[in-house]
Amino acid sequence: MTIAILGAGSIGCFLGGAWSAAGVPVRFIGRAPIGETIAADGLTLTDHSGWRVRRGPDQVEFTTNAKALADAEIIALAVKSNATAEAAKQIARHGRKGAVVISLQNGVSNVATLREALGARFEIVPAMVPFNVAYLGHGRFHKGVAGEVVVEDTPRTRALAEQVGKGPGALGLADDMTGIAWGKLLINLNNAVNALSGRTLLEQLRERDYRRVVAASIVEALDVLAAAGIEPAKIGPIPPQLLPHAIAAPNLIFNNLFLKVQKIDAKARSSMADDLRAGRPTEIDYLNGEVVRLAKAQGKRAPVNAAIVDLVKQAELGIEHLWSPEDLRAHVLQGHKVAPVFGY
Ligand SMILES: NC(=O)C1=CN([C@@H]2O[C@H](COP(=O)(O)OP(=O)(O)OC[C@H]3O[C@@H](n4cnc5c(N)ncnc54)[C@H](OP(=O)(O)O)[C@@H]3O)[C@@H](O)[C@H]2O)C=CC1
Ligand SMILES: CC(C)(CO)C(=O)C(=O)O
Repeated sequence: MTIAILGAGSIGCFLGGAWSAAGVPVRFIGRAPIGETIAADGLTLTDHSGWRVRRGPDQVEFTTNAKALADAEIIALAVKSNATAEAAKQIARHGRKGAVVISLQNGVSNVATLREALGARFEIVPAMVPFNVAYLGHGRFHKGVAGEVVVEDTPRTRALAEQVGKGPGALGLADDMTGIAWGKLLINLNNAVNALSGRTLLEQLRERDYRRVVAASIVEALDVLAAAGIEPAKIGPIPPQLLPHAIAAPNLIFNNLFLKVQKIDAKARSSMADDLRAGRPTEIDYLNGEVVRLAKAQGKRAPVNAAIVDLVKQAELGIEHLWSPEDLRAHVLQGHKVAPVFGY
């Protein structure tokens, strides 16, 4: 079973490297700079528990050419959501008929984009990555948060899960991928606040005012999801309905309970923070933007998420984006009608 990773960045290199270390043939398709670094330094994977694996340059098959998709039975897609349509064109052109395309991406619309572009020629399978991977330079990718990738349960993903075995590249199997994708999106509503804070995840999450903004964006999302009849799944230790309450809890409770249970690496940042810092477009339209879109479709408004989308778009344009906890709370939640009710 040959796997092609399309989009060899943080997630693609980490998972592809872990699968390759488990003995599955993996080919990486990505950009030249990362290919050159791997050709010089190889691929080193580490995680928060001390796990470490190294693939030497001669053990990593890396190319920038999408023709390498041709004989892959599994295509693991790990490009950002705004690159999905382009990647789908490459899969349509070079991919082998009947190949499985696994979307490892955040957001709730990538699978639909892939299905629309690729039709019945490929088997499109959703997956969800619950953990953070940071690129630390010199071909080293670090998984900074606990958790296991979940992929839709099909005969071929079951076979893949067996092949990749246990360890940080393990695949859990699930059926309710729509609920799982929305459950993950609720967690990802923190990405923008993390990016706007300019801080690490740990530093940002220790500040209650940042968490209040995240909590309010989740309350709004839950309201819109209920109106749309979508039930988000539980991702991590806290059920979706309790998430805002847990997140907005006083520092003493949140920092001593939640942050102690959920191991987060000291250096970890959200993938959106990485994008902003690198001057790349973010996935804001595919995260908070999805809440705004779904609200509109239900004849509702989502002012908290809309305000966050605006701030991230300004930051993408290079307008100052480092918001203190107090300023962000005042700016986003001012006049928000949910605020007094929930104490956010
Ligand atoms: N990083 C994380 O911790 C997590 C990320 N995710 C999700 O995983 C997905 C991938 O994120 P991440 O790994 O951080 O992204 P990265 O930007 O690190 O990696 C994607 C890589 O793919 C390259 N790329 C884009 N299009 C193509 C193409 N057609 N062919 C070859 N290479 C291409 C990009 O290059 P270029 O930039 O030049 O386009 C980039 O190098 C996102 O949806 C993200 O939200 C989910 C959980 C955690
Ligand atoms: C793992 C998590 C939730 C970390 O913020 C993430 O999905 C991301 O960075 O995109």
